Amino acid sequence: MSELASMPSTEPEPLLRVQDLTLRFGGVTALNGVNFDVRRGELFAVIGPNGAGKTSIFNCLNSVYRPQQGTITLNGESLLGRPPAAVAALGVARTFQNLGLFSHLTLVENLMLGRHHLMRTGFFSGMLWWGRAKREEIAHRAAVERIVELLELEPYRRMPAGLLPYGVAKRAELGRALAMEPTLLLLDEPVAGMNLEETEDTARYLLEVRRELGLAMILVEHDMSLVMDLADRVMALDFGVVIATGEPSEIQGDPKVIEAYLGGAA
Ligand SMILES: Nc1ncnc2c1ncn2[C@@H]1O[C@H](COP(=O)(O)OP(=O)(O)OP(=O)(O)O)[C@@H](O)[C@H]1O
Repeated sequence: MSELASMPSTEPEPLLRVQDLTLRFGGVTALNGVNFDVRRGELFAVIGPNGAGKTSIFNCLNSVYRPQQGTITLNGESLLGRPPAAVAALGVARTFQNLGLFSHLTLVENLMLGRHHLMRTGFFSGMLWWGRAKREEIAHRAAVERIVELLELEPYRRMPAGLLPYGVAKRAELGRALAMEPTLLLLDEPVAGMNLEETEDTARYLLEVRRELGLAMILVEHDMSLVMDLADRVMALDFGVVIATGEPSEIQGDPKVIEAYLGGAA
């Protein structure tokens, strides 16, 4: 091995690496050779006009769609071909544009469900090993309470999710995803349908979550001011192709990005 090849790289290994991702539906190419990396602790935004391929990226990342081509690795492990539950167990959580909460369960119960894959004691072993099951339950409840506190959800703990005000329900949805203890959180339009005050609150909570938990996030969002305020880096897509990746200030002034949006509005 040459001396150069054996030298350690100065660039740390990214948390997520996506290479040459291509996804087709019949004659429609939703993603065409998409490449990007997400670093540990990074807030990475994906933008683009309607139909650009943003949701398709999320659906490939959590194995809902199977791309025809490309690789996706998290911490060096391939995510491709694993069932969605296995991808979640490896640390990828997602919030949904339309809420993914169970409306008849309380907020705390919804968050407990988010931890299901972390629970080792099943129902029967729980009966046999009552002491261990009890200790596990207490530990899970404590973890959920930390999230309730972080997101200032205390007043709504026992309320059925279906009765939560919209902005609070969106925050509870974020809490459910955080309860999974992800290393990578996929945020699908977290401020869709929110007024200005709720949007500003959400931005504050997302920054708080990042500071407290240090996890990486991918944000898909149409609200450009939120994206430009929060993201470390932004990737712009158009017709399934990456047209620019860079810091928010670079992306805002990029002629190809401006053209993609103006073209869509025309
Ligand atoms: N299940 C599917 N079957 C067929 N075509 C699909 C499917 N999912 C996505 N597409 C197509 O793939 C392309 C990318 O769609 P995608 O939903 O990923 O875009 P998007 O950027 O998330 O759009 P929006 O901002 O409107 O949510 C579109 O042309 C869409 O019609």
